[in-house]
Parts: sequence; C-alpha cells; structure tokens
Amino acid sequence: MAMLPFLAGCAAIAPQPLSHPLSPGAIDTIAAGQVHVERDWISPKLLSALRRDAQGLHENGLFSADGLTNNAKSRDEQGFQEKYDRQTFRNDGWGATTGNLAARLEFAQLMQQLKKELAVGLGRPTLASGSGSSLESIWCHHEMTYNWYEPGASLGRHLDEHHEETKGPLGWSRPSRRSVTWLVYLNDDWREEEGGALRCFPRASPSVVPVGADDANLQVGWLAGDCPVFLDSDRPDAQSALYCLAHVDAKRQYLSPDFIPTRPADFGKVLFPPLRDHFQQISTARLDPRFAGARAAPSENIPPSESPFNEGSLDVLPQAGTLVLFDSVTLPHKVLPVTSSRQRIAATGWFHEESKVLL
Ligand SMILES: O=C(O)CCC(=O)C(=O)O
Ligand SMILES: [Fe+2]
Repeated sequence: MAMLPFLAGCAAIAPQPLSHPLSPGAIDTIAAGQVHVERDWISPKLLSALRRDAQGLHENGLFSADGLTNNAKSRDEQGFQEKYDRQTFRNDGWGATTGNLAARLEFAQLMQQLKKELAVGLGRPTLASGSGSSLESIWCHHEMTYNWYEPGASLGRHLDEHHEETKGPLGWSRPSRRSVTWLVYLNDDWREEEGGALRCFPRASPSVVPVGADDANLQVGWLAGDCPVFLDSDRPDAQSALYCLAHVDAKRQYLSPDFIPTRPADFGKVLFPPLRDHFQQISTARLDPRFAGARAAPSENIPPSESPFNEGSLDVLPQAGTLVLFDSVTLPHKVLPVTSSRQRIAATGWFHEESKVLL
C-alpha cells in the first residue's frame, strides 16, 4: 500500500532567535525515551499571569471534566466528575479573546521556539511546521491546554499517542499526531505532601535507538526491555510487520511475518515464536486504561520494582515553573491523587509531527 507524506497547510518556517534554549543533554534524554525535567523554565511574572488566567477561566466555567478516553464508551457514559477527574481548558480556547490572551500568546511564542529547537535536535523536521511568525502558525501542529485538578482528583496511567493502526477507522485520517508532550506547572511552592506528583514510567535503561517512531512508523512495543519495536504498515497487500533496529542507521530487522492487524491489537502473537517472551507491547489494555476502562489499569498497583516490564519510575513535583518533556508515543505516566486542599494547575500540550496517510 503506497504512503504519501501529508502536506499540511501550515505557514513556512522563519528563523527566530531562541530565548530559552534547553539545557545540555535534554535532547538525548527525550530521544532515549527518558523524561527531561527543567526547573524555573519561565519567568515568575509570566507564571503568575498564566495561573491567574487559568483561575479566571475556571471561575467562568470554561473548563470541562475529562480523564482518559475509553474508546469503548461514549463520553457521557464515562461519567467524568469534577471532583475526581482532571478538567481541561482546550486548544480552541487558547487563542480566544477571553481571559489574558496576551499572557497565553507570550507563552505560546515561547513554546513555539521550543518546538523548533526540538525539531532540529530530535531530527523530527515536521515538528517545526508552523514556526513562522504569523499568529495562526503559533497554533499549527500544536495542542495547548490548561489542566485543573480539584483536591482528590487524579489521572490514570496512559500514553498520549498511539500507532494509527491501533486507533480504529479514524486512525489514519488525521493530518498530524502527538510527538512530544510538554507540561509547565503553575503552582507556587507545591510540597510533596500535597500529592499530585506526575509519575512517569520510563524504561529502566535509556534506548540506544531513538524512540517513538522510525521513518514515520510508530513504536508499538519493546524487545528485551529497552529496544524499540516499530510497526511498518506499508507492507504489500495492505499488510503490516514488526521490526527493530540494532543501532541508529542499521537495516530493519523484521520480527514477524507480514500480517493484517486486528483490534484490539495483540502484536505478541504475531512475533516469530522465539521472540515472544522478550516482547512487551505498549498501547494495550494492560498498560493503557484508554482500552480497558476510564479509572484504572490492572497494572496500576504493581510497584515498579516488581514490574515485569523492566520499567523505572520517576515522580515529578508539579512545582511552579518546572518544564517536563517526553516522547508522546512511548512514555506511560499518571497523576497521583491531589491530597492538598488547593487545586493543582498546569499548562499542558503536545507538539505534533505530520502523519502519513495510507492511500
Ligand atoms: O497534569 C499532568 O501532570 C499530566 C497531564 C497528562 O498526562 C495529560 O493531559 O495527558
Ligand atoms: Fe498524558
């Protein structure tokens, strides 16, 4: 089946100076599937303007409760509640005139610069689409939201992006997909005892091969703990096959015969038999509550040290000004319940890369 790069109508790239470059090592950390954390990333002035903006928008009822999308149920059936679930002010509102648009624009320009830096550093060129100076280009290939957690609220373990083939009929129809997840926390002096930490589950050791996607084929699992496994859906006769790379620039080593994926996908079953015990799938019911139920994943309570999946665990305090970056396809994460009596507030978003579409 032929694949064509999707040509989105985003503005051309115009070079701009970077005012907030990432610290050394950030790019390698993200490419290796680990979590990059940077403290004091934005000025206290912009931070408090964004926090006040989020609070005002919340007072005006412009957030809606959501958690994780369980594809098997309609949104109404999932019964999100403000008390327990994350609430979001979404992208279509980020450029609205309501609230402090000037602060949101200043922040969006900063994030746009970061997007450009990541595009070059990570070798993901279409991340930089929309890096021009026009206003529309700020939103191009970029989702920007505020997140709000009432005391007691939490967010279940999940991944932010999934292989098109695992998403159902709409999977191949989107022009772009989430590539890098960013979070900027807005709570002053947040203490550990207030709960609400972001718990990330990176591999126990960094990947030698860049994670997330290879040649626009998204990663669907891990072999031998930390070797990324990609799904190539461009095989003859509309078939797919799994492969890995021994090192950067290596030839593909196919790990399965060509096959037609079913849903829910169970890639372990199609691998060549000797490999099956060494494979761990991502985007499964076991790891991702999106495919199992809105509240909990069965693996949720397994301490990382006892996890059979060769995972590490990293908690990040949602402290004002902290920037968190990770690959959207490969890094499971969750938000622990907020035990504080105040709300946990964050700006959250996803830099997009262009997708391929199947003809
Ligand atoms: O609020 C956070 O720290 C994480 C939010 C998150 O994972 C998401 O919105 O997908
Ligand atoms: Fe997330």
